[in-house]
Amino acid sequence: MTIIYGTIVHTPIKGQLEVLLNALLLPGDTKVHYLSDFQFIIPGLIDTHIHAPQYPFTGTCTDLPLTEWLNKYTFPCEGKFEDTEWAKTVYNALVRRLLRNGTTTAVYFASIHLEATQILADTTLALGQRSLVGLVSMDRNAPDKYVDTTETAIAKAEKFIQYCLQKQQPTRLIPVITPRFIPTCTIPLLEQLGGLAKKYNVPVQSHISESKDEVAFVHALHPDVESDTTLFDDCGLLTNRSIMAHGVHLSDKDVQTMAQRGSGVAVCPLSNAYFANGLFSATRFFQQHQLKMGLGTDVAGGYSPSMMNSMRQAVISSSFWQDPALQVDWKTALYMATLGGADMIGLGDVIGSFAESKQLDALMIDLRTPNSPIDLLWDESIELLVEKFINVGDDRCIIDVIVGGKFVTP
Ligand SMILES: Nc1nc2[nH]cnc2c(=O)[nH]1
Repeated sequence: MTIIYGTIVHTPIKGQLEVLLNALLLPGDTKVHYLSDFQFIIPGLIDTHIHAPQYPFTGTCTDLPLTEWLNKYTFPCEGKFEDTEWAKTVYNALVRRLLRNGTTTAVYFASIHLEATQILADTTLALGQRSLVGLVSMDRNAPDKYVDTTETAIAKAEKFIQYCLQKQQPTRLIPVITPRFIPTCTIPLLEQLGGLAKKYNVPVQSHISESKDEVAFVHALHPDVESDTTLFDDCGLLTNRSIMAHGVHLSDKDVQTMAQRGSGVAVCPLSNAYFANGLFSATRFFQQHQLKMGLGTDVAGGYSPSMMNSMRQAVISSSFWQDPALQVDWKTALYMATLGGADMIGLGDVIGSFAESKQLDALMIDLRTPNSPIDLLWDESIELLVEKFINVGDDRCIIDVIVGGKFVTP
């Protein structure tokens, strides 16, 4: 058996995977695939930023700048999740699709609705996906039908945290404090959410310095505030459990502050291409500040619910940096989609790589599965097999999905 980078297991000898899995599986799990020369396992993929109620319009509506896109498409679509039957239909389809694509852990933004957000949490538990779920908080700059008062936003955020905590699944279902972004939250709301994050010791997520229109909006609302980072920090929302999406317009000083607090960035290369007016300097911020980072799909600002696409886009978009030292290669992209993401979301001791002390979240890959998009293999070295899978494979090559040692293949 060969182990590369501590994350990829390739065993060309039939039966070895069975030994490996049987050592880690819970009693009762008997379904095991043998590995042949073109099969290997990698850790489950972690989507660190996805908007569950935006799934219905994925693949459309990316023709407007961020703030116009929110008003025209996003808020009306999210508003429909008052209807709990609709929430069940959409969330069931989404969680199955993500598992099919190899996403064993997802960090979700839901909507402002308590019941629908509880349905999302229940759906992930029922289908076996690990999740961090946030009820979205906003008390201004959103349509009258889709906004809370400060009081109702806080009451719902707290109720949702308690709902998740009483399930007592600390590595399976984690509630997340979720101020949507600074323009839709008053300072009292941000401060009280910071208080809840501290009271319950739960993670925080939001959008930070995403696009030029967002940065301008924040400046118009808070002319005396230096940046999103300063304001989040002042409100107690930059902690060692904060997952901030995008960050394309963070300054070096902002990144330094985030790194000092132990906060991380969910890098979403596909949606950044549409909204962000720039590129995230992943390699530079990692090298200079050891900033924590994961990858996200940002459905529906990103058109694909597949982390394989996010990995590809991370590589492709970084090639626009002239300096090769700033580019992201496929190994770095895979790291960000697995162990990097796990560290950022506070589950680095639990998932993200294969280690005896960790739980087994894994994808079993077969490049020669029927209907595989891969016809020819040039070389059989494990590095080339994995690179090929990341660049041209798709969900047909993922023959099994394992979370916590149990098969959850949809
Ligand atoms: N990409 C993205 N950015 C946001 N900023 C505030 N809300 C959103 C959202 O739904 N998607």
